[in-house]
Amino acid sequence: MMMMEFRVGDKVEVFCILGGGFGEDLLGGGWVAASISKLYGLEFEVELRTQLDINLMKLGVGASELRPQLPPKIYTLAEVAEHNNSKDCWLVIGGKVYDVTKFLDDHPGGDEVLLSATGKDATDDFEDVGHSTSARAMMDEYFVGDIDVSSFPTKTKYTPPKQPHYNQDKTSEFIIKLLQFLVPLAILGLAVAIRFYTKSA
Ligand code: HEM
Repeated sequence: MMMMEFRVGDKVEVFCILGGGFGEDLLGGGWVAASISKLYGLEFEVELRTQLDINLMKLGVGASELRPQLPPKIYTLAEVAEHNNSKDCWLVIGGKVYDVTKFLDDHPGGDEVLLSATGKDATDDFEDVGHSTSARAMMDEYFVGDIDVSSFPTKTKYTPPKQPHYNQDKTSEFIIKLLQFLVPLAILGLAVAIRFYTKSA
């Protein structure tokens, strides 16, 4: 049996089979990031850091099944973008980098959508589909590192074209409207006056 090399507070990765009372979506096994909060002989009280954010207490795992957790590697978007084909496909989702090469053939949404989501932040594409919690739980299996968000292209702000400067002075407009009203009135008045004058003459 392996010597106990872990202490309370250590960050570890635990291989475990999850299921039953821990959430129906978590059936299956896999490496998950965890921190040890208490030690019970060969059993550990661990707090899982999964996408589902489940606090799993008193999960029995053997010491031989623990391995120290290395800090995640940080990739730039340019580095991730090099993995953009069916033989080597990486995705950026939620600030994390996933190598989904082995998943391409099994992805229920098809490999094309995954390939078209390479080389960019695919978070919106992923969220727009409304992936289930089991889909999210699967992601840990493909996690390879974090993304350096400063490597994302800066969004260019849209500035609308400047409006032409209209003449704000409405005086001349008002005079024209007034004349349009007064001139016909004056002509009418003149006509009535002439008729009146010629009749009385
Ligand atoms: C590691 C990343 C991904 C995993 C593990 C994953 C997993 C899955 C799973 C398990 C499903 C079945 C439905 C569900 O359970 O939600 C699914 C469906 C689907 N996924 Fe993904 N997916 C990933 C990334 C993506 C990305 C980036 C896109 C889009 C660019 C995408 C598009 C789709 C589509 C279109 C469907 C089909 C939805 C339907 O037919 O209703 N997936 N995915």
